Amino acid sequence: MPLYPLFADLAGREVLVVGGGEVALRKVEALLHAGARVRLHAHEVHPALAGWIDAGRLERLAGDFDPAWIDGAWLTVVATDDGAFNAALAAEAGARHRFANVVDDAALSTFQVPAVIDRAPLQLAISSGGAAPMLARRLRERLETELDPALGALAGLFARHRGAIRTRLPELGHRRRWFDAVIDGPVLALLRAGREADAERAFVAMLDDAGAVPAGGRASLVGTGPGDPGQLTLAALRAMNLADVLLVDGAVAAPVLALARKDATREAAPDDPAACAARVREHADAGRHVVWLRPGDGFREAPFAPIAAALGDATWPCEVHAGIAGPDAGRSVDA
Ligand SMILES: C[C@@]1(CC(=O)O)c2cc3[nH]c(cc4nc(cc5[nH]c(cc(n2)[C@H]1CCC(=O)O)[C@@](C)(CC(=O)O)[C@@H]5CCC(=O)O)C(CC(=O)O)=C4CCC(=O)O)c(CCC(=O)O)c3CC(=O)O
Ligand SMILES: NC(=O)C1=CN([C@@H]2O[C@H](COP(=O)(O)OP(=O)(O)OC[C@H]3O[C@@H](n4cnc5c(N)ncnc54)[C@H](O)[C@@H]3O)[C@@H](O)[C@H]2O)C=CC1
Repeated sequence: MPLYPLFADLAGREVLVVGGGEVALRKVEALLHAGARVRLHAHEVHPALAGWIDAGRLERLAGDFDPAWIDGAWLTVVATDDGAFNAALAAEAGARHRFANVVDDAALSTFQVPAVIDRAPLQLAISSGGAAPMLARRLRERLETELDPALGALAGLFARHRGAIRTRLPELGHRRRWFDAVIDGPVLALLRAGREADAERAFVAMLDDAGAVPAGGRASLVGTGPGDPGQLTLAALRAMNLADVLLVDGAVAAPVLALARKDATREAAPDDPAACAARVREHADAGRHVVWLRPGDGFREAPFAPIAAALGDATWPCEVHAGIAGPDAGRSVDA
């Protein structure tokens, strides 16, 4: 069963940590970073933890472990090196319907801690569900180098101007197109260059000029290739993720479809190509970005090629992204 991912608001909320070694230190650091009120119980504490306790950043609970401490906490982190004690604490937390992270046992944990890429307020969390924590860490390191450090500042701009954005762009479809234009525009490069004031000016200018974002009506006719997501073109992937409506041929492979925008409306494409074209027109005329997906190279074959050409005469833009032909592409060469 997959874990259910979530981001918890722990600001000002109590979290109990049991154990005071290297691992407890890492968990406490992340908890304090999220503003949690940490209470810690351990026989011995790591010098860094001792320093934080002295500085009043967390509280140390003395004496024998008291299961009632779990009742006051929203979450419990169990991080001793005593496996039997850890398991007993997990059972105590479970009996009290409190979530517990057991650092030496994924199966006993009712929550696990992911590897995190922090571009606050934007965060990426990676979990292997306990299968391979070190794989999660390696992926995190790889993504760290790929994700623009300025993404957090960009998310911050969207947050700061949230009210104005909603007022200027009350209609959801229009707002989404404006968001895409800003994300693809010059603001991120300015932030990356450390030019915050210029970035904010460019951002506000795009907001003032929100009416210039073209109406949404648009059609993309996309061939999704042989069915292996690795053989989807980048243009196809992009169109699938800008879609308001996905018009889906029944032969499009499920793993490919899984990569499309989650909140796009999905509609089964009618069998008759002319009926499909009529649906495309209806959606695009109504200002929606409709993406018609067919397997293989989709729109080259009769009778789809003339239909694609005919849609090209519409008032809204219509583009064709051919896919890789045939169910055979990508097969192994051992035959
Ligand atoms: C189930 C889970 C419970 C939990 O939440 O703690 C758990 C369990 C275990 N970890 C073990 C080992 C190590 N874990 C790390 C590091 C991290 N471990 C984290 C999470 C989780 N670890 C949860 C599952 C998350 C998932 O699967 O996605 C990360 C992502 C988050 C965090 O802890 O902050 C953080 C990386 C942060 C980052 O850098 O981004 C390193 C250090 C490293 O890799 O450098 C070592 C090697 C240490 C060494 O061996 O010296 C072992 C012993 C394995 C063995 O002995 O074989 C167990 C127990 C077991 O697997 O049975
Ligand atoms: N989840 C993870 O990311 C990782 C988990 N581990 C596992 O996590 C566990 C802890 O690792 P470390 O922090 O390196 O251990 P450590 O040996 O540095 O610290 C153990 C801590 O638990 C305390 N403790 C032990 N028994 C206790 C009890 N009955 N009551 C109160 N406190 C008690 C000790 O005083 C000490 O503070 C180990 O079992 C280790 O195998 C190890 C590496 C990574």
